[in-house]
Amino acid sequence: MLTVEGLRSRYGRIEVLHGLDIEVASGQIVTVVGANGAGKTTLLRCLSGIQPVSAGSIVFRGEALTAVPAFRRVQRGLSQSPEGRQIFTNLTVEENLRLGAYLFADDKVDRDMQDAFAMFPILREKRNLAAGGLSGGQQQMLAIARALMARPSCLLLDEPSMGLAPILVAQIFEVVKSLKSLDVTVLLVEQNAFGALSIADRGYVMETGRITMSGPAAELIADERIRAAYLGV
Ligand SMILES: Nc1ncnc2c1ncn2[C@@H]1O[C@H](COP(=O)(O)OP(=O)(O)OP(=O)(O)O)[C@@H](O)[C@H]1O
Repeated sequence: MLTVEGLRSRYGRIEVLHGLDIEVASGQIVTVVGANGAGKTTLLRCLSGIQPVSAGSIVFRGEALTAVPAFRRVQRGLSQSPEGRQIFTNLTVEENLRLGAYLFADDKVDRDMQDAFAMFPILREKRNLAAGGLSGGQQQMLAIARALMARPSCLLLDEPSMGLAPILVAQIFEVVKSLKSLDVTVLLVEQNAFGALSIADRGYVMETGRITMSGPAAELIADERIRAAYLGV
């Protein structure tokens, strides 16, 4: 579904992605794990089209994306739930969801909203309240639900577990896992390597802008080097 080859990106004169190769197969959850500052957010921003790529290629569903503007990538089925959630705090929950569906003016938007509420019942309860009043976990659910309103075939998730209490982290990872049943392919970037690898099919380890290991998630989670460096065991 998504093939990244030799991807390089820089901030000014400083290159932070040094030639990444990543493959995301249809129907899978693929995770890129790595420490703070490894380049995970920059990778997702390159995929979404909001960060310039200096070399390499991004092919999504058979189409080269590198020169395609960000809004067209959303139209083609690539949608991102950004780092820090970036919800509109002074808009209501429902208004935030409708913004996620800005590409569509059809009757299906209301149905999609009902699907989102079925997935996250707390959002239905709070639909008319300002999103800024939601807890951190609820805001994360809203960010994921809003990204789903764009009807993606591939969802890019940036650190959905960030800043959440352990019980909510577990809930969020369950939600991500359940996206498979909706036929949504997921590329998940996470510092929480254990949580992400536990629900993923395939994983990549990113260190200072390079992929240093990759393989089936179950193999990575059992690897001694990864256990020592990222899983604290
Ligand atoms: N706007 C920017 N200008 C300059 N350097 C930046 C900018 N954004 C990120 N960087 C640098 O690029 C590198 C990769 O950052 P990035 O945010 O992609 O990493 P990350 O793995 O997502 O980390 P985090 O979990 O903290 O977001 C870091 O060294 C960071 O300091």
